[in-house]
Amino acid sequence: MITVSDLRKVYRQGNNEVVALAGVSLEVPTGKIHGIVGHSGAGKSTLVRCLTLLDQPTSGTVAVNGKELTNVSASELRDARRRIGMVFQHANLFDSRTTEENVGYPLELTGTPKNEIKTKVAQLLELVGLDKFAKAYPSQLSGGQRQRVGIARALATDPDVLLCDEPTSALDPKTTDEILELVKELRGRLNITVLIITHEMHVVKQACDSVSLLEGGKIVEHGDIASVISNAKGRLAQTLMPLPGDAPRSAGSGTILDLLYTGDQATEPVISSLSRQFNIDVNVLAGSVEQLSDQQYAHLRIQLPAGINEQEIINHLQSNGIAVTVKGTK
Ligand SMILES: Nc1ncnc2c1ncn2[C@@H]1O[C@H](COP(=O)(O)OP(=O)(O)OP(=O)(O)O)[C@@H](O)[C@H]1O
Repeated sequence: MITVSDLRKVYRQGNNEVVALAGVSLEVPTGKIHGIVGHSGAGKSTLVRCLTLLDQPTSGTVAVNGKELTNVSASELRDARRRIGMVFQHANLFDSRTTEENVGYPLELTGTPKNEIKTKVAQLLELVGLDKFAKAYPSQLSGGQRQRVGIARALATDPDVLLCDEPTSALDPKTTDEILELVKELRGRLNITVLIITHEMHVVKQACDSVSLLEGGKIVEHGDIASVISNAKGRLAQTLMPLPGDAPRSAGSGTILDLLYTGDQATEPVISSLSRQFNIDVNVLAGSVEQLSDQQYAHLRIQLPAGINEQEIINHLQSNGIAVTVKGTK
């Protein structure tokens, strides 16, 4: 588990102060994958630097499995850093080292005996599916394979947390999905906690159990995927389950509603049962239905006929667990 409590980072520029992190609190249970998304300047890189202790937070704490990593002595800092393994956007491998030498590097730094390094590296390469590439140099590997090396290296010191900073931003869609599958498999096999910093909603949809939206150095929305999608007014719901950009906002007459729903309702005939129950024609203007982490989600824009008691229908939808937003009436 990783627990971040009221983390603040203030940079000084001459007489000015830049508040890069304005009190970030976060708890990710062991074995869960949490995504952190945010626009440029939101504070993502600062958060990464503070979590990996490359930068000292101005205040606040970071703890892994209850052990505080911040405010430790210089001698404890090296041990503290090992509890969080780091995966970078561009795997950041040494070009002059083979796969096995790259993966073994963190163990060399800790003075691990050579035979132990050999055994551990062989295990790690098998874990990430690269056992046949032990002697290859980075230039002989694909982008996805290089990222696998980066992941194996991050796991070399048996960290409790894997912190992935834009791990798939430099990869094509197929390789992205392969790397995300690997991360999901590893958290299951190693029971490791994973934090993924990303600007790609696809990554959140494919891999994350929960997500936080970072903005202006603060977490402005967070929750598990089902709960953020059910919050129809939230920005994460809109970005995770967007309607097409050209979805009509009006068509003929009658109230337009946006419906967001998860789970069983997404596969149930919500619209046809609405039509039957209230004896009305419902016009579907736009929609998307997706399967995320074994759960169905739907986002529909519908139009009700004019001259009916629409509040009764909205109440009915809401009582069935459907998040409803009134977009307008024509
Ligand atoms: N060393 C620094 N000195 C002064 N200000 C800084 C420093 N590092 C970051 N900042 C400021 O802190 C804020 C957050 O920056 P940060 O780089 O963490 O954002 P980010 O979300 O990672 O953005 P990007 O996605 O563009 O990398 C910005 O206003 C930035 O200008």
